[in-house]
Amino acid sequence: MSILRILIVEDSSTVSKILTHLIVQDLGYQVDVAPDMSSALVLLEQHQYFVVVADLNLPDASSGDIVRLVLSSYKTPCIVLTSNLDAHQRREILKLGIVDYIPKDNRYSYQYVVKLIDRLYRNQHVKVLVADDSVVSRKFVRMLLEHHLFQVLEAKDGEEALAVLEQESDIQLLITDYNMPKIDGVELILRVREKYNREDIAIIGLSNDNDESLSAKFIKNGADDFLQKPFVHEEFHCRVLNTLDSLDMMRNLWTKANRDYLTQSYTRRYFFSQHNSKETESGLLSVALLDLDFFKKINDTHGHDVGDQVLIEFALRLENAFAANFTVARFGGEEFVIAFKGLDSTKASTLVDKFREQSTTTPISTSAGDLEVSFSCGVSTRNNETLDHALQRADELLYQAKAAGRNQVISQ
Ligand SMILES: Nc1nc2c(ncn2[C@@H]2O[C@H](COP(=O)(O)OP(=O)(O)OP(=O)(O)O)[C@@H](O)[C@H]2O)c(=O)[nH]1
Repeated sequence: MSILRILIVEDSSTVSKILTHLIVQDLGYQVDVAPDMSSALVLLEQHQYFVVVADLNLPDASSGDIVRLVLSSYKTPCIVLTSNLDAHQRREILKLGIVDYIPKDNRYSYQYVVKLIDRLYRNQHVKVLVADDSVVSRKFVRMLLEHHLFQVLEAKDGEEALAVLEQESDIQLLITDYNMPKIDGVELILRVREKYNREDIAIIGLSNDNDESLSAKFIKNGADDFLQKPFVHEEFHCRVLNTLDSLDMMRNLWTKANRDYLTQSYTRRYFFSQHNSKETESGLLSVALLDLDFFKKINDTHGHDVGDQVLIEFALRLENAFAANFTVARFGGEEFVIAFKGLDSTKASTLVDKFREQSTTTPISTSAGDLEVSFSCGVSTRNNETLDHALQRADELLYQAKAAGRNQVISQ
């Protein structure tokens, strides 16, 4: 993958030096600097830029010329550096279709530029669904989102929005109007929240209705934020970015709680959250407890790092073999668990035994060379009892498998 290139057009060498340093250090992108319009033109002809960061006023051009040129002739997103602007100037430059403008009045401004460039890069993979029955409104929001490089999908009412969400499972943000035929915005949010948690999708409500309780109504029913129409571009972008930052944070937290740091397998906590609730405590379920054989010896002989490599590869093999249909989790140490929903212990143990044969005969490649690793396993079916009881039995069977010579699966 080629390194992204950023062009800074700025006559103050102090400003361009700070920005270059931050962009290279934090993002690792390549940065070119042009101190005036004419040198910017030469560079723009030579390279394809991901983003141009441009000063509004340059020594050899009228105010804003560089911005208009970058947007119209090079179709490149533009972040504008400015001195303080009055309200009229601010409105005029936002109308040009820039990503954002940043006043050069404090050191956080430069960090904000870097954050914005990083966000733009990530936005290219972020799908946003806009639900609004007004074509004009929908297109306007689409245009604003496209200035920030989002992938935009549209729905003309709540029903269509639900259908689009069904088809496109990776939509991260829903922006919905309130007054729409069939299902209004609040009803849409209620329906969405029945299925999607806050770490799955973020929601921003919009309305030009004068009802002052609407914003609270949206948020109480599951929206993350609300914007009164008409809104200024700037506020729209700030709220979208904040909402997506919160979504990222929530997703990170979720991953930390539910994915094991070393192997990326699900955690014990996730396993129980999926299979130990009142609703899931019925129906056929078998559990398999797998424990690597003589794992301590691998650590003692080759070191902890090699032990870690074995755990990572073993978890990956389990993931590839079972995760598409069953829940695989790291229970702790060198012990893993699989929940076979819908299978009795005979069927589940046949699957695990097939995996055991393949896995044992395929050495794990590590920095200490190829290592042959086996595991023992106990499989038990839950019978009108708690998951804990089934796990206890699986643990006893695992112990029997160890005592009987290891590298085997025992089920009951
Ligand atoms: N490298 C590494 N080792 C771990 C980790 N978690 C637990 N272990 C080690 O796993 C080993 C488990 O050892 P034992 O419980 O004695 O079991 P074993 O050597 O596999 O022997 P059997 O289970 O009886 O076949 C211990 O040495 C732990 O330190 C980990 O995250 N990384």
